[in-house]
Amino acid sequence: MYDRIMYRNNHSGAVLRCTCVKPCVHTDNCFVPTSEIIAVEETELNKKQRSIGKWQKMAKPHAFTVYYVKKARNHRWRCRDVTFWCADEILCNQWIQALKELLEMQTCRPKQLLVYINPYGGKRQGKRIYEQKVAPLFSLASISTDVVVTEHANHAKDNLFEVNINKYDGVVCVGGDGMFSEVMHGLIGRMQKDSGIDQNNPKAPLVQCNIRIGIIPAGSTDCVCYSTVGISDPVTSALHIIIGDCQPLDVSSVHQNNTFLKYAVSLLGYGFYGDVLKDSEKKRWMGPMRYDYSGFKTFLSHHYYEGTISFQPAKHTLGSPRDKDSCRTGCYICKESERQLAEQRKKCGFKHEEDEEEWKVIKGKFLAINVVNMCCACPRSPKGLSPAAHLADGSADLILVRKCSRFDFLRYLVRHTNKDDQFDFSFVDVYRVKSFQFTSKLSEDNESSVTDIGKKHFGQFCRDHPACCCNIANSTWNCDGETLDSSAIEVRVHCQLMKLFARGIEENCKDEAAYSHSSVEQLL
Ligand SMILES: Nc1ncnc2c1ncn2[C@@H]1O[C@H](COP(=O)(O)OP(=O)(O)OP(=O)(O)O)[C@@H](O)[C@H]1O
Ligand SMILES: CCCCCCCCCCCCC/C=C/[C@@H](O)[C@H](CO)NC(=O)CCCCC
Ligand SMILES: [Ca+2]
Repeated sequence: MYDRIMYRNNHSGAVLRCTCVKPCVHTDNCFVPTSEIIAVEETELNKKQRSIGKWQKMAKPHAFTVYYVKKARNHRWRCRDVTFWCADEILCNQWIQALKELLEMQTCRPKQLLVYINPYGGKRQGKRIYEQKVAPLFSLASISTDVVVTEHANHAKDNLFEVNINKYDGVVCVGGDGMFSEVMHGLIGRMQKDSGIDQNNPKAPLVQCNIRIGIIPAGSTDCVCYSTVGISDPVTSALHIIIGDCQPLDVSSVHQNNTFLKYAVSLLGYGFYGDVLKDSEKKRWMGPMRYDYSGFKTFLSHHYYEGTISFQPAKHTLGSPRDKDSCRTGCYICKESERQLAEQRKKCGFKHEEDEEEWKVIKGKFLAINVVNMCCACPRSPKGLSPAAHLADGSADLILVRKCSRFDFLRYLVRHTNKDDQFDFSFVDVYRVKSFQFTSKLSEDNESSVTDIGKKHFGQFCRDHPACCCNIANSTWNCDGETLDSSAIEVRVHCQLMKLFARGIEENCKDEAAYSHSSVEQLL
């Protein structure tokens, strides 16, 4: 007598059914889609194992272990295993062979990865996290890796211009948003160089980057990881990489006067978030706490900035920033943008169609100007700066926080941490845009009166509070956690320019539980 193991196909993929009893790991039925099997291995049985329970009656029991993804609460994934025992060696081997063949058919899974580790990101745990939590899982899944521990900033980016990139099925970065940004710049830059595209031309049709990036979160904010997976957890991210998930991502290009400055995927922030970042850079030694310290300090300083914003509304997308529904796995709004993109490519190849669509212009005094390509959720703000923004719809949300009282600004900030609508304020406006430009009043003034030496050398003084003499020099742009030197910028969103090993945030766990229950019932 031995446990039954059954295998059958249903429309949602192959499922492995185990009605195991002691000494198996499971006591209940368990259904595992093949897409969520991590590895299958023959199990070496030791003497002790052989001598327990009913297996002692078997002359020579055989066993194999299936490692699979177990979905826990709050989008956390874990690797679990279940062992199948049987008396017949041939049957056991047939099972191992059949399951391995099924895994071979999962062609989206990476076999060879290039890994960059930033040993100084976040709490400086990158190397330990990779070695202890991620490398053993990659090795279990038979993924080969070339690992580079970075020695200086831009090491990963520069290296990506030199390596034989075609050798790899993906690039993994261990670190925070800054490290991800470096790897993204390396990959997109390499792609354009190889295709002869000039990144300095703001209208150049950029070539899509098909090599996926995996993010093992080990930074201070980990906003890109959190917003594309739903949690900032190294094991969960490693499992998304192993099973070969794919999530396209919009990327914004930032230019000034026909000079390429940067790409951005999460936040481009002027005013509050630019000032927080600038101050926090001097406090790197504080680790992730630096953002709380500088955030509080910047909040107290309450600076506003004057300038002119121009933008082209994103008319092609189906959503709006005030939607109640958020971007989730398999999002139909992102799929529609993907369809439009494919159609556009068919129509005009890589030629660029001159965009004649209207520009809107807004002048004013702002505490914060934020352009976000994704919701920008992170542990500090689980719903993010723009909860309904989409990962891959070819648009960004432009959030304008006008000059208001300190108390009102605090109310606005607090709403990022609770369920209330942060756009429901008279001093906050939000638009969905496909391109955007900004010029600060200061640079406009300086341009129109370059001879005004006093202004140039001593900056301007606050006209609203002459007594406090607070300097109203320009703020800086926070571009995915890095400061930009120029305040005047031009931004364009490139729909689905790159891909991640992720699947977007899945519907909440309650729904998942209901789904898995019904699929179990269906099978029974
Ligand atoms: N070996 C290194 N020494 C110094 N700096 C490095 C090294 N490797 C990478 N960097 C740089 O460190 C910067 C910050 O790294 P990272 O994003 O990993 O951490 P973080 O800033 O703490 O997190 P977050 O970006 O999520 O706030 C990156 O911009 C990257 O260019
Ligand atoms: C009284 C309570 C008020 C609390 C308000 C909390 C609001 C938090 C919103 C956080 C938004 C993060 C957006 C992501 C930006 C990243 O690209 C960037 C790089 O990692 N991080 C920062 O700039 C770091 C930015 C950190 C800001 C604090
Ligand atoms: Ca978007």
